[in-house]
Amino acid sequence: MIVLPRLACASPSLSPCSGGNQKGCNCAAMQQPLRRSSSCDKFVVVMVRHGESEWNQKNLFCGWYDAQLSEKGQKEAIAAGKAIKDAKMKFDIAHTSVLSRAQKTLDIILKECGQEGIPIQRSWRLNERHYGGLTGLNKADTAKKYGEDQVKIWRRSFDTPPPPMEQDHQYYECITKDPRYCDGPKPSEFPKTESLKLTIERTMPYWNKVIVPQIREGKKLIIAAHGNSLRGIVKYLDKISDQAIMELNLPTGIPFIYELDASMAPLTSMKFLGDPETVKKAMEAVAKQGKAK
Ligand SMILES: O=C(O)[C@@H](COP(=O)(O)O)OP(=O)(O)O
Repeated sequence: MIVLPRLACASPSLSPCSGGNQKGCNCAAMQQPLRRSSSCDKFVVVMVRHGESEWNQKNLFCGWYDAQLSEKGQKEAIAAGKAIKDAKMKFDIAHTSVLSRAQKTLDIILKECGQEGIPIQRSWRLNERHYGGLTGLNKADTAKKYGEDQVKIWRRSFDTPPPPMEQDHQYYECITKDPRYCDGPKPSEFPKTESLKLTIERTMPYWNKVIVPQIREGKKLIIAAHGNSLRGIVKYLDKISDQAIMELNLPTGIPFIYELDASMAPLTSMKFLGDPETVKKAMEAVAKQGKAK
């Protein structure tokens, strides 16, 4: 996630999404660079789900498996970097998860917008939700076997986690023994599966203790993370109900902007740097990944 500097309390016309807190708003790209204003403070944070991964492309539940970006995902990251450059957004600090697909997306974006070299903070707390025993399974095949309704519950319900990843799971060793986790989570915190609720419980301490203080200092931030770790942050910021959050599907590789007031409440929510029709179609495509073929 990128946190931008303290920005102007822009006039409503600055944003095509005039009704801050609109749920599921996927309005058009912000065409104008944000400006400073003397009248009231506005803090801007940019977030982006990583570009398509090789496992997104194969339609596999990925979670904490360290899939790489696909070729299409790399192109999405380049386009995201160009959109940020065109919007003239500058960052002081970047945040990302410890997973390669988010880190690589961030690297490509920063290179493309000419901001390599800014400090990057990485945390497992921004990782994708842990998909438990579903990790590595094809989403459409799983829908065929267990039903689309059950797969929607596993993918999108607020508090029903998928079945846990047991020790004999194909990916148990490579995930739990991965040295990237030597600094955390603690063995007692290491997830075997996560619902969105559990994901929020480990992501929000990072938001509140690390990201919010930097925003308040006036740092401009960008956050490159994952479909569900970002859905958790969006749910929290916009106070989206447990029911309504089921319908939110974040597209890969399209940055979106939050404008926050001094109390960190959104003035503008999810303003995508992308053409609205493209964003809509990309969101629908993510929703469809859980349909049986
Ligand atoms: O773990 C995964 O399969 C996807 C999200 O999948 P859905 O919840 O959309 O099925 O995570 P990401 O590609 O954002 O890291």
